[in-house]
Amino acid sequence: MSNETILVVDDDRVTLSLLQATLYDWGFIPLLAETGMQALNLLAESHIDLVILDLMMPDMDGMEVLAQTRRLFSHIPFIVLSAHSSAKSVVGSLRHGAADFISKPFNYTDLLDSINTSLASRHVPEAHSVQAGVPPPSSSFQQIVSKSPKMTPVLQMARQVSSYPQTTVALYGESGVGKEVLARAIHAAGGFDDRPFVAVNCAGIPTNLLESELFGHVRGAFTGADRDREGMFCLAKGGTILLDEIGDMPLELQVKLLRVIESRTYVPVGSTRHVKVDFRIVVATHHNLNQLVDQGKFRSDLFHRVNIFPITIPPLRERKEDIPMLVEMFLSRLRMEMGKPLPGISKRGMDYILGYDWPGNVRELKNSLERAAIVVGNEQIPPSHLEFLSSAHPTARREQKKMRLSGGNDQPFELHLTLPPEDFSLKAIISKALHLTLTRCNNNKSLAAQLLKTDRRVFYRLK
Ligand SMILES: Nc1ncnc2c1ncn2[C@@H]1O[C@H](COP(=O)(O)OP(=O)(O)OP(=O)(O)O)[C@@H](O)[C@H]1O
Repeated sequence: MSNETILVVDDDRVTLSLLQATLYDWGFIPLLAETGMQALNLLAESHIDLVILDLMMPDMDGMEVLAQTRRLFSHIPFIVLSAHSSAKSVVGSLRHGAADFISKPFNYTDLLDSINTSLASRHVPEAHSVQAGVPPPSSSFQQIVSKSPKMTPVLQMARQVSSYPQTTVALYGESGVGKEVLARAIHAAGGFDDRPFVAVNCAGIPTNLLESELFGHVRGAFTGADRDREGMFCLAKGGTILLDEIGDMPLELQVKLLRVIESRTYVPVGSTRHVKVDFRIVVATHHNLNQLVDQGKFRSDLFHRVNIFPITIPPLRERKEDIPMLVEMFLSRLRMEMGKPLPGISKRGMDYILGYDWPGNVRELKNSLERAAIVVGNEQIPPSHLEFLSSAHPTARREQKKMRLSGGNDQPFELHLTLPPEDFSLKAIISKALHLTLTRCNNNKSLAAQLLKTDRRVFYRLK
């Protein structure tokens, strides 16, 4: 495997699928974009070695994508692929810096030659250019796949705070939204890449062990403490400690954590020695800490200490634009890990995925795809392999019902009516609409009534 990543930009799904499978067979990692905008987002967020670009795009002319990309990512070679090989487009592409121009329909040997030549002659930048006030892109932030406008301020704030390791960061969001991923990105972007990142799940460790897990203990501190043991705070020295599920930390330990944050020192269990703290603290929780304070479950003084730089990651259902990119990223990883072609998700499969609410957020999406990737053959993943659809979760049931309601497909309803003028009436139009809906719903009157947003009794009078 060469492991080089090639972005294919084409609005034609058939070409995308063909190129995806072929590139995969040749040992490359394919990434796909159907629009110019998707391509620019992927270029900004992923490491890409080469781009294969169609010139005719629905939202943005391929030449414009080429021009914008050359300005921002001048080191990435482009191969232009087009059915419109006029002299003007060839010259225009080459003038905008394309490494090669191949006309459709193309010959696969020519394409492979062109890819190899372009990759061999590419210019690899020596260092990232740094714009004033903007931290250099970190590999970790590049791992965060997102194009949702709701994530833009989230990522921007995370980047900004990454340069200030003394500032405690509080990450809020439902389980599985990517709080740990963001904490790691902040850690790495702050130049801490080669330093320890220690994540402690405050909810997963029994209360009586948590203190010694965090602060460590000395020999004889309690029954069974037969030697000194370093805690997580010591392991995180010089790096970052992520206190995950901080809302579940027992109250007695919250006092001790407050002291750590205020005095930047801690005392191992059974010791009198004060150890100086030298790490970035990131806390994360799926709870609303304000509410926990009101309920007396979280100390308000600790809340004010940890809530200095709050960042809330929106749930996946509020940023569904991210789903196709996340799906492609997880499938690319699975392709590599499993050595399967995995040519993508079928159109109906993607409709189901986009219609579902994802209560388990990105983690649930990732797990569903992993299961689907195991059971699918060499075809695109159909809805039947998407495990979440058969789950007992009410949202899944709602989605299934919605799909059943639309007759299992998302085709638009069409109502054609041809009647002589003497029979044409409101009653005739209504009757036709009722018949059409019943047929679409396999004569299920309740479903048909829900679809028409009316009462099922309207069908009783129908002839
Ligand atoms: N934007 C993203 N891009 C790529 N992968 C992501 C993204 N967000 C989340 N993931 C993946 O989803 C999974 C869950 O992410 P993570 O553990 O960071 O969530 P979390 O909010 O910390 O969850 P919890 O509250 O349960 O600890 C991980 O496998 C992570 O790699």
